[in-house]
Amino acid sequence: MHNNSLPTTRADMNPKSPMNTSESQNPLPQSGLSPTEIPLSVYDLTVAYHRKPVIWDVSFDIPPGKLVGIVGPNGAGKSTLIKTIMELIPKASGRVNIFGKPYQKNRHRVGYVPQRESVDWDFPVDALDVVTMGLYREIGWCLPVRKKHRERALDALERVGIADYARRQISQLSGGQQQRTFLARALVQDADLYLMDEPFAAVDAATEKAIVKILQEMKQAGKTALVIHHDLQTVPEYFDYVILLNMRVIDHGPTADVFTPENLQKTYGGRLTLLEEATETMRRREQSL
Ligand SMILES: Nc1ncnc2c1ncn2[C@@H]1O[C@H](COP(=O)(O)OP(=O)(O)OP(=O)(O)O)[C@@H](O)[C@H]1O
Repeated sequence: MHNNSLPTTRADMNPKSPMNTSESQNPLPQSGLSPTEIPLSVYDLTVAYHRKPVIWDVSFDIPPGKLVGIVGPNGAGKSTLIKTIMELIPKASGRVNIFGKPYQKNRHRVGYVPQRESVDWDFPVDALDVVTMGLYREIGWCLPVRKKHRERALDALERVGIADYARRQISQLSGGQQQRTFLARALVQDADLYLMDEPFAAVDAATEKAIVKILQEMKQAGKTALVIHHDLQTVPEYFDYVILLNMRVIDHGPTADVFTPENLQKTYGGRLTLLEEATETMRRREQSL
């Protein structure tokens, strides 16, 4: 961790990044919800590695029961944001609330699907073991895992379509099967807010479809998911709400309002190919309505 090298206040850091000249953050929306109904609220969050800020003054809240995409270029701070929400990385300043309380008070309501690259796939466990780990908060680390727990874990593997691989070592699963295993682990937690770090990375079309179906089911069950996503073309189809991030929040809100060519230009700068593809997708979508 980087506790020792972190500044204690934002004034300690050099704010002369080009990103800091961007327009100020939108005020938090007046949603009329009580704080305990809001799955995630982030206030003035700044995070730094080795005194260098990578997230600056980020504020947003997300409404309940929505699929929320976090979109931004490589290095924009998306994974850092999710890890900071889960207190895996310390804040330089700011505040994060989960259903109106600090993470530690409501961590049982949060399910996490890590980035595939951050997992040690050589760890000697099988898919069922990984999913059962999602139940440890309920089971307790010292108590034996019972048949009913294994059955729940198996059900979750069934839901993501890989029950046949339950006893296979995770190192021997394909990338898509590994991704589905971690999705199943999040499912057994029966959380209310899911944080997912690129669940669609390097998966085939069938796995992508399976993940979208699970996300839709979660939403129908009133859950909220915050998902880091790179494929701009599918953003309008998959997500109700979008957070555009490039060190700062460029904009956030309902996809139809926020996912505009102008905002994408601000978020991605000169990466016009991506922008053109996204614009074309939006144009086609509008035509088909
Ligand atoms: N442990 C670390 N120590 C130092 N710098 C880091 C560390 N982790 C990330 N960074 C830097 O912080 C910035 C934000 O990284 P982060 O992984 O949050 O971005 P991201 O938006 O998730 O990127 P990507 O889309 O490439 O996954 C990058 O410049 C990255 O190099």
